[in-house]
Amino acid sequence: MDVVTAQEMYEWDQVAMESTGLDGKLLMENAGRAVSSELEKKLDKHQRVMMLIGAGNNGGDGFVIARTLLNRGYSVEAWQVVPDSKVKGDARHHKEIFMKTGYTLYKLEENDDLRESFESAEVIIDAMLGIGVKGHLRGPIKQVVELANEQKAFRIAVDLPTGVPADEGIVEFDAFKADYTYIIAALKVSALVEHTRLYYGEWKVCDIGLPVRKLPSPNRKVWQREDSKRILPKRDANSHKGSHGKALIVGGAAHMPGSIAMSAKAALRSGAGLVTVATPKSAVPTIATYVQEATFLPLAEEEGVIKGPVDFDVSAYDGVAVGMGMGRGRESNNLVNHLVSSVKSPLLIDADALYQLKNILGLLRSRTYPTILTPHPGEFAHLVDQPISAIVQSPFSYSREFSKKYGVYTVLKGPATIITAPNGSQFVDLTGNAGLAKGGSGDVLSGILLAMMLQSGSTTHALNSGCMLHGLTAEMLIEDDHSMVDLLATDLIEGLTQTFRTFSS
Ligand SMILES: NC(=O)C1=CN([C@@H]2O[C@H](COP(=O)(O)OP(=O)(O)OC[C@H]3O[C@@H](n4cnc5c(N)ncnc54)[C@H](OP(=O)(O)O)[C@@H]3O)[C@@H](O)[C@H]2O)[C@@H](O)CC1
Ligand SMILES: [K+]
Repeated sequence: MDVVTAQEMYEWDQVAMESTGLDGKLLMENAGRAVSSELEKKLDKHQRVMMLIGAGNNGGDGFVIARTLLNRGYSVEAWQVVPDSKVKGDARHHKEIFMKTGYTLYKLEENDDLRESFESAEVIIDAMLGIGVKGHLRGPIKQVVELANEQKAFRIAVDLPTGVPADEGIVEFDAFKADYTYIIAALKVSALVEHTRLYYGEWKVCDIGLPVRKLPSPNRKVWQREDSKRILPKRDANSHKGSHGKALIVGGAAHMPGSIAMSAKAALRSGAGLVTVATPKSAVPTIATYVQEATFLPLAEEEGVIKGPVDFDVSAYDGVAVGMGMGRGRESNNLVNHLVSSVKSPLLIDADALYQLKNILGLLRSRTYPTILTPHPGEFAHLVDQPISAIVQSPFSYSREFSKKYGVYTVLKGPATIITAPNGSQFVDLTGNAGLAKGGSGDVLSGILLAMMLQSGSTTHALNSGCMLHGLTAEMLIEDDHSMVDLLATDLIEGLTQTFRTFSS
């Protein structure tokens, strides 16, 4: 499923018209029909529906939807909330069809019963503005949106809620608050960004017949469940523990043994053949009790944290992860430097190691094997010297720019996790739930990602599938035995069993 900006959507529109001759009026009819078919699944014929129609093409979709629903016997009151003179182009064409069909169009400029209609409406459908919104709401639409937001009715938006920008990075806006949004043709970036996604409510993308083979790729996609199912590692009957990769996990501290222990266990649960944990000597006994299957590389330490010679041999490993529970002290600086320079296999850098990485970012470009960074917005903000709010508001641009600049994979964690490859292509993982917002779930994710990389020829696939396994496990546990409040990172590790069973069946 592609994710587009407003400009990319307009380009698609243009390509459709120029390469196949599909014209705007037909696309509008398709869009309106597609949304109407979805609405039929949601609405009862006796429900009072109020349709709010604007001047641009979003309004044009509104005319098609109003006509289609009225044709099919639904109880729809269509309101044009802008002056007649503003309705132009394809929207005007569909307005004329609506009028010639003999349906009544209520107009805000002639009639002030709008408030009364609002009060009796059970469903309000917003077809006022779509991707063409510019700046703060103005004119009558501003008041109509304020009124609509005050009603008890169920609110549905067409393409995107009026006032919400289609792109990331715009913070100042006022908008229709939808309970459900029927998105036209392709998911818009703002549906996945923290401060705008809440306005969409639940959503569904409606196909409008664009010529998919002709459309330029925005290089931004939602990773789908089928994608993971297709590429999850299959076990050969003749395989042995060495066939599934040897992993090294570096980190931990005497006072924080849990993080690295969970990463190691999650890696084993996710199919890693052999896992070695490199950690301060005094932390080994505690970690070994929890992960009996791991082997250990005890490291020199001072007061429970890694300190001293760090030039241990990393050549025997097929993948390395560093950072979990390591602490942010400067003494681990050399360690991160050593790994970045000497690991000749995929290297995943997480948590505390990300803080050490900041001073040596320039070294990343010289690595010839994949480097994967797995920051949450706070860690990423620190890496790129920006406030967290800037990252959260424009996660796609910041992570794309960063990945391309340093030649790394960035897994920017959040409710919508964005996975960016060094060439800038992006995937979004939408699985998971708020139960994951707890200490340890990132450590589990790192372990899963490391294991997936050992077993896959493609880093992009490994990272996307790993994020999805993690998220689906949280979803499955909430459905079955847990709540979002009690879910623990260790539950996720145990839950992986069920997720793998489901995926491999
Ligand atoms: N892409 C596709 O494949 C297809 C797209 N389709 C649909 O087209 C939609 C995009 O249509 P669009 O380009 O006409 O823009 P749209 O969102 O209707 O807004 C333009 C109007 O808004 C007004 N306006 C702007 N800002 C404002 C503000 N702050 N406050 C108040 N008013 C404001 C602006 O007024 P003006 O600035 O001109 O005075 C103008 O009248 C898209 O979202 C989808 O629904 C489908 O039909 C089929 C195929
Ligand atoms: K809308």
